[in-house]
Amino acid sequence: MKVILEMKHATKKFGGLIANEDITFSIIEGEIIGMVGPNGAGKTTLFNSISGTHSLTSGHVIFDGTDITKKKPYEICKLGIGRTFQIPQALNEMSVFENVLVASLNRHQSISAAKEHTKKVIAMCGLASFIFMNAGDLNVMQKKRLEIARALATEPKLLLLDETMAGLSGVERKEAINLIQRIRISGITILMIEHVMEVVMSVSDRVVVLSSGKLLAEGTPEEVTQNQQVIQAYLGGSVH
Ligand SMILES: Nc1ncnc2c1ncn2[C@@H]1O[C@H](COP(=O)(O)OP(=O)(O)OP(=O)(O)O)[C@@H](O)[C@H]1O
Repeated sequence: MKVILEMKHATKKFGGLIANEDITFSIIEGEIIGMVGPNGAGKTTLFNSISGTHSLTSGHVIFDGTDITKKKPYEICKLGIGRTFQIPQALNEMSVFENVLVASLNRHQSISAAKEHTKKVIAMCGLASFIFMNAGDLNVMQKKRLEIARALATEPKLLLLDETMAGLSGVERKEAINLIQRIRISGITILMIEHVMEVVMSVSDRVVVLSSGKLLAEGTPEEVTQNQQVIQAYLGGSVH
């Protein structure tokens, strides 16, 4: 078993506010890890520290054996971490194909190789029928898929998914879960922030729970749902 990501005593402060405090956990290659916690718990802040949007106040992020704590987002992307954003960040005036191609060019120097790769990623994400549509004209589900496609096009070893299920219907969620499982089968490790508990519990190998900036618990979905601290601090009652 190879550790692909290690958070070591990760602390992030914004002035007097401690958004992440002394967070330590590891992710094993091939896992799907669910990250849960109430609004403001510090989940997105942790994603931002991993992907280089900002750097930690103290502590370390080790990815695939390299200390990436102080690296820039484009360097972290090159090393193999892709991410999506809670609010899709696509270039609305460009087509689905162009959006994914831009991301693919991060990895491929030749345009023809980048185009080939773009087509594969678009097909994998179920967007083939919308390939020439402008990103701004897609519906919520398609925008979420495009967000994932743009991250996948950079050929990550680790994919960070930020609330992929938000705003999706039950049927759309099932399709999104399907896509996440296909991504894992293709060999990519996944860390996902998710508020929809049934999704977290059904797809995650392990779950990490944040509360008020701290790591409250980690374990299998069964373990965390039986953890009294989690039930009280996060859910205020039953998890089921
Ligand atoms: N750039 C920033 N400057 C100042 N405070 C910030 C910044 N980013 C986040 N925070 C604060 O840090 C805390 C953690 O926020 P964060 O967005 O990480 O939580 P979250 O768990 O992702 O919440 P949600 O589920 O609502 O997205 C919050 O109190 C937030 O207001």
